[in-house]
Amino acid sequence: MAGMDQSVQVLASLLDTLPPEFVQPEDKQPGATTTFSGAAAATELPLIDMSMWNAGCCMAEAAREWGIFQVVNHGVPSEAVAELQRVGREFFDLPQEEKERYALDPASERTEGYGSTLGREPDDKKVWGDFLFNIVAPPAAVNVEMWPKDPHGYREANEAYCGHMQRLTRTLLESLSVELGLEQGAMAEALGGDDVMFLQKINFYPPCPQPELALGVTPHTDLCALTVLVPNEVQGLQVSKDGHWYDVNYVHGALIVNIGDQIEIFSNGRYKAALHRAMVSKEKTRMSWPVFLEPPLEQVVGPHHQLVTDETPAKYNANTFKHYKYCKFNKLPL
Ligand SMILES: O=C(O)CCC(=O)C(=O)O
Ligand SMILES: [Fe+2]
Repeated sequence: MAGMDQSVQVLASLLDTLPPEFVQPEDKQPGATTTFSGAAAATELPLIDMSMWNAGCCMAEAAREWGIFQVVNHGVPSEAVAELQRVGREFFDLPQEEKERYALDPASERTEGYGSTLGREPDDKKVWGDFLFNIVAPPAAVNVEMWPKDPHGYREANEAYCGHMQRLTRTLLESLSVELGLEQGAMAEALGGDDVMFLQKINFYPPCPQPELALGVTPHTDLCALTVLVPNEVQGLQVSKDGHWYDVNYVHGALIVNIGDQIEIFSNGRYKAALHRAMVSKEKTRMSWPVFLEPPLEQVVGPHHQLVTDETPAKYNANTFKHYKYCKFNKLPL
């Protein structure tokens, strides 16, 4: 078994005040920095009905303005979502030793497994959450030994949900391509075609004694191409736009789509990666299930040649995804 720092889940069960290493600096504390919460945010954030004739155009507009939007009538059956959530909840309910059989090995290059987010810098604050990461597709990239054997049906539920994600993301990428004036398949192909990776993450944020001072995930853009996320019923996701933090008020039955770095790069900045963070709750466990769509490590992603013109010169360098990832983690220039 790989060693693991204490999980936040265990810590949360032992404490009734927030330890100082979890207290975010004031300019990051959600209590002090949220501008648009509740109804004020709900009227602003894009909600897109995928059965509407103009859904593609609305998505592209949302991707340009916000980098994040919710979709309804997306064709993913609610049973598949419920089953994904059930097995995820049951995994986190397992005894600690059982979960740690899948502990992420910090010494390995692998991103798969169970763990807590470690700060990279010595003075980085800790975040109030644990996670489980699994590669679900393509089949050649799957590491079966990293799949929880308990609860029963874990792998099946994740694979079934992934099938729906493959269909949904194909539609999303096609619309986003067409709205850039490109061939329908241009974006999918640039991201690796059939070799594109699907990573399923579960975030588990236990009740937090002082949620206004802590974060479950600190502000970031996703380094992947596209993320499709479903949360449980506890609100907490926020997005930054024009210097303000907005609650992403989850709409029941919707899926949350956010643009990651690779689509921002491919589109030469026409679509923007959403800067987002996650808050935690005092009384309730919040969970979320993002699926990250990533190019294979050796895939080179850069601005599409048709989007680089005299008026819009290339804003980004082309890089292999592997190099991009390395530089982003190590805060190196790209
Ligand atoms: O929990 C959430 O809503 C967001 C999680 C997130 O941003 C991530 O895992 O990258
Ligand atoms: Fe994220």
